[in-house]
Amino acid sequence: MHKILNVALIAHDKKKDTLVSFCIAYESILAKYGLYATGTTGKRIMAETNLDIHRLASGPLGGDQQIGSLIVNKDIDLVIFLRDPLTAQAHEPDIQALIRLCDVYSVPIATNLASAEIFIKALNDGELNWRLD
Ligand SMILES: O=C(CO)COP(=O)(O)O
Repeated sequence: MHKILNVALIAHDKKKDTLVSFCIAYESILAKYGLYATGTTGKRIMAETNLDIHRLASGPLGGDQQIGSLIVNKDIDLVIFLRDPLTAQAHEPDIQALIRLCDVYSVPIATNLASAEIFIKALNDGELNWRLD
């Protein structure tokens, strides 16, 4: 299908600092994978790391749906989506649709830092390499 695993990185505004810190901490691991992000998240990560990111539209402008489309095409192998559970989002239906597609296609999705740390270690240990066939 594809030669490297692809990771989607997304964070709501109040979680962007956390995701940037995560990307700095795990930069050497993340650098080995194809990276996709919603617009503002990708801009922040690229400004604060040396990671190369395929940036999509901003979440509220359809970026979550673009990630969803990549999932349907089997081009995303892991989603790290640090959601803000305490702030209403105008594009909540898009967020739910993205999470639903992860379930439809069995794509692992971490929605908080604790699970993101476990998943990135699993990725680095080759636990997701079965997705490469
Ligand atoms: O809103 C988002 C995800 O639902 C993230 O979008 P941005 O990365 O453009 O802020």
